[in-house]
Amino acid sequence: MHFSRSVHIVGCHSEGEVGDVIVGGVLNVPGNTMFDKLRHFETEKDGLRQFLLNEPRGRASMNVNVVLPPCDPRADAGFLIMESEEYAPMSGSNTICTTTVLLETGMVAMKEPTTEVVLDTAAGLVTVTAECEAGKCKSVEFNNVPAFVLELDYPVHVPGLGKVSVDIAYGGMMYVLVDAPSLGMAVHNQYAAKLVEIGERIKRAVEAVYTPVHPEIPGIRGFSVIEFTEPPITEGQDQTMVASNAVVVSPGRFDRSPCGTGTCARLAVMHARGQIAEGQILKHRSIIGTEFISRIRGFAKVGSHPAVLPTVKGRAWITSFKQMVLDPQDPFPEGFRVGDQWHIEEKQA
Ligand SMILES: O=C(O)[C@H]1NCC[C@@H]1O
Repeated sequence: MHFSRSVHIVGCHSEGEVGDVIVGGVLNVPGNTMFDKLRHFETEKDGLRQFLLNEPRGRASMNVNVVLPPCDPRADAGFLIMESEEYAPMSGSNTICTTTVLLETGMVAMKEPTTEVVLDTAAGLVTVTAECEAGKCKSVEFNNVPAFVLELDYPVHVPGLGKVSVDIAYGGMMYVLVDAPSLGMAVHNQYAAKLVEIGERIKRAVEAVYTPVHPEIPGIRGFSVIEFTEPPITEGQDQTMVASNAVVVSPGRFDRSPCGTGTCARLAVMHARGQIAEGQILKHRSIIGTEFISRIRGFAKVGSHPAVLPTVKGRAWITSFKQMVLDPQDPFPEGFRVGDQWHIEEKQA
């Protein structure tokens, strides 16, 4: 049997969020930087993303990463992140999945008790430290690119909601952040459907009046995601700071993990508000109760913006080894979406 595509994938999730990793069947693409390669996939090879993420092969709540040779010689590997609506420049849960797969399958040599890995991403170099024991990555901690705030308390008029106050920040993706209690809700499953619907509405209202642009990587512009937050509380004998959040990933579903880039954007906002100091731990909790452990490891400047250097730690588990194939007779080579799962907007319906 001849197949038009045959892609080798290691299935993985980080704290609940699926981040499958392509380890074979996809060739390198041209580009001097990983951002160039991202653009190449976007313009020339987007069929791969649609093939893997849309139904019937994919589903609304998943991501797929493609491992490629790095552009920066300091890196061990490069990778690009494919999400339902976009190629994310950087992603925390996907970094943790990709590192776990690289080390646990031997694509990058594992050293116990810790392995240092340098990953080339479209947002820049990310250094990673994995705690390893008996061939398993027990945790993966990554030093993310600088995160910074563009706006605090930005007022926006949202149809049906009135004036909503949002923060705007970059944590590897561009975020709109909204305090859930300010809308009379909490980051809780009982509000999930409503938060997702309202979240997409707020994001569109902000998009209509504000276009964020990364000052050093102008190709990174526009909003990816919206993050609902709850105020931090302290827990346990050591009074660790803990906060819940839920990130709405387009076209309308919650990140199952505590969202790594969302955590970094949150650290930048909390620091700008004087709510967190360098080195202080923030446990960021997801809608399913899983956690990333984060802190600010230092400071930087991005363009004219003061920035924090965020570090985030989480875990990932391999779930499968699979080969996705395309029968040339299959009527859905790039899959399809149905409005019951994919939050399809009226104009698209
Ligand atoms: O951890 C993150 O940064 C993300 N998880 C899925 C959506 C975001 O890329």
